[in-house]
Amino acid sequence: MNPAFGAPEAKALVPVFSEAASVLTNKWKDLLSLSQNGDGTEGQVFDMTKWVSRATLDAIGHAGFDYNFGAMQNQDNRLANVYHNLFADMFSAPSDKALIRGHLTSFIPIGVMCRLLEYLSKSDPRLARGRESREVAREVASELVREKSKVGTESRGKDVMSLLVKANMASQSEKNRLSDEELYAQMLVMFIAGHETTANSLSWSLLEIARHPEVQDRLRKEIRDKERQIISEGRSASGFTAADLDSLSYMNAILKESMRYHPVAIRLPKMALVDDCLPLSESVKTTSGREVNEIPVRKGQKVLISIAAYNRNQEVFGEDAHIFRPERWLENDSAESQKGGGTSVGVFANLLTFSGGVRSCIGWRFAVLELQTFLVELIGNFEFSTTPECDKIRREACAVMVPTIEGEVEKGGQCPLKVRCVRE
Ligand code: HEM
Repeated sequence: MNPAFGAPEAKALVPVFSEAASVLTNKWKDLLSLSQNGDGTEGQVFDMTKWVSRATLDAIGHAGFDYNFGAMQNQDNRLANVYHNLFADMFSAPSDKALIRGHLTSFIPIGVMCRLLEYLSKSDPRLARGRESREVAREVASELVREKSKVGTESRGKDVMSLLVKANMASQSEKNRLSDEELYAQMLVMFIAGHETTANSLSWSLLEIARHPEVQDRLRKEIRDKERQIISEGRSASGFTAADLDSLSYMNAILKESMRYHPVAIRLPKMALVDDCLPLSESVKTTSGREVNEIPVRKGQKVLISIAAYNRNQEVFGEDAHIFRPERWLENDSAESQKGGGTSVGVFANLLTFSGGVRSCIGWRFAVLELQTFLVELIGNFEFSTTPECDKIRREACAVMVPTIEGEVEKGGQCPLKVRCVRE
């Protein structure tokens, strides 16, 4: 998949993200203009998880597959419906039975486990939900692969899937070429790995921005200043390029802080392929008084890396690691500036959010550009403030970390914010 995820490929997608974000803006403006005073400044409560999920599904549709899911226009969109709240419905607040089953499945060979889950999904509503979403996504995936293969190596599509199909068809070696089944599987991975992760990251960012009005005001001022600069260069104010987005230092500080504070992938399960030792950054004393500098792991042993814990590590991010404070990224002794000197673990901002090393998230540039584009569009057009429910928002770890409301976890992701058109 690498040919489709480089920096130039991701940057070329900014206009696509921008278009998806502006569809959301227009939809909200239409709804807000229906309220009493008609100029949209009175505001309405919108559930971020619902709106953002649809808007980012359209974004990944266009950028990932050159496909119009029409999730924003069409409330009955099948794929948008099966994907909405998927992780929360399948994995939140698991029953004791589900916990035991989840534990037992790790001892069963994968082939047997798949058949077993298939059988259980006939009676278990959570598993049935997973099966339904897989079937709908597979239908869409096969249609897309068929279309893209027809165009073949002549394709000029800049979307990830067109680049992948093209690179696959151009491969000289038959052995290295992916089968259609493998191409569908890649598409499903992209849906799963790229959609709810980005959507929930955006919901968490908007929640923190709403909770911190001073942060929001400073960000909007930075956006306005940039728009003025862009206009003075004879460009359209809505045409932010990747370079423009990167130059917004406060917005990027907010994004890093939000991805640090609320990493949507909370942990990384890994398995040792060989007997090895994990070095410790600081030695620890065992109960018998022995000093230990490394932990031995056996071949086949599972290791769970906690992204959420690392991102709040006070030794890396300071005493106030449990406080949302974007300014930390603009200070000289910020965590990021420790790169090279202190720790340097992740592909993005010295965070573990996208993991690190050769198996890190392949779509991280894609996600960052998408989040930057949506933030500029939404904060430029709307003011966000909290609702009484925001005090009850909790983090539900269900494959990705989803905002849910205390006592209403069964309703899935919810993040109700008051939204009004910017008064200027
Ligand atoms: C805020 C958004 C995102 C976050 C926080 C995130 C995080 C992660 C993490 C932690 C991993 C695991 C890496 C490892 O095992 O070491 C991963 C893998 C992956 N991500 Fe992302 N990701 C995001 C968005 C995306 C997007 C937008 C795409 C594609 C368009 C994507 C595609 C992938 C793929 C294909 C994998 C590898 C899956 C596998 O090999 O099992 N991700 N991501």
